[in-house]
Amino acid sequence: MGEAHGTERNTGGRPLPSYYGDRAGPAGRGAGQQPGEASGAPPALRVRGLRKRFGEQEAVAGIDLELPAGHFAGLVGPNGAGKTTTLSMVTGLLRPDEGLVEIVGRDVWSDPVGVKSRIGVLPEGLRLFERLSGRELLTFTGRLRGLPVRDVDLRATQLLDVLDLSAAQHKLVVDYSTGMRKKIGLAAALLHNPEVLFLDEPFEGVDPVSAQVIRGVLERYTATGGTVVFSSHVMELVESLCDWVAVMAAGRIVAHGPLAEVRGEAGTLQDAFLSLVGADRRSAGDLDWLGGGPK
Ligand SMILES: Nc1ncnc2c1ncn2[C@@H]1O[C@H](COP(=O)(O)OP(=O)(O)OP(=O)(O)O)[C@@H](O)[C@H]1O
Repeated sequence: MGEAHGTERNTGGRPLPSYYGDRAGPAGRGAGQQPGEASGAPPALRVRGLRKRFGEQEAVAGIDLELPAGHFAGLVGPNGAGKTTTLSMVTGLLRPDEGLVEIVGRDVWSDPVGVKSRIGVLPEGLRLFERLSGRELLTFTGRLRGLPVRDVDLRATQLLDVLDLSAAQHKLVVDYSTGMRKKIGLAAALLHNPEVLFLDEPFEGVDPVSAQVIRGVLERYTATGGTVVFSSHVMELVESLCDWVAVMAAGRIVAHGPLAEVRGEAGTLQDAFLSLVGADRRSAGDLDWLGGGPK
């Protein structure tokens, strides 16, 4: 394995952002350019006609998406809308019935190795190697990614520090709390400095302090040219973090684009979302037996 300290392509990543120390800044971005919108650069994500059926259930019903690089993108939708199924297909974890997925110009299904070296994934459920310590998990992940030991050690130390996991680095992952698991999973997803990061519900079950830490790391990552795509139900969070949003309902993309466009005339993303998915017309129904008072 070659000496790769300070380089990036052989590890499949982009130049490291400044919080990694003395590394180069944003990838391919000139003065005045929007993040990742370098001329001629392929989109971070391109999806055409993506479809997945589970028996009678059409989980993803033929979706098209195009996300320019360098954006902080939120994928939102009600329970069962198809977000996890979409993210699983986009990241090469679940084979689509139909459709095309390209990440930074590479086809996920015909070039899986090329794509997987350029993406980081925090999947739903987050199965981790429970009997490793947090640091061992990062070392193992980094070596699997082909990073030199020295880089793995340095990056693991920095990520553990930034994510406030240094004190727990020698604890087994099985003994980590939900928030700690999300953070170590995020560290593992970031270790090889991917170009695009896909996160399924990264803030679910995470306390406000850890959420703030995760948020800070992701903001730094996008500020230096990285692209984040994450799913969430929390509209305030999406509205405060994202500059680009896709709204899914019943397996379809019902709106996508810059946050301001998707929000439109609605006061908040929450209002726009409820209207887009038809939830503003739903009420609590006939639950007149529910509540306190005389029985
Ligand atoms: N492996 C599976 N087998 C059968 N049906 C599935 C499977 N995975 C997902 N589905 C169905 O596909 C639909 C979309 O599910 P998916 O998990 O993608 O939605 P989601 O938007 O991520 O939901 P949530 O916000 O509740 O996590 C649901 O109706 C779900 O029941």
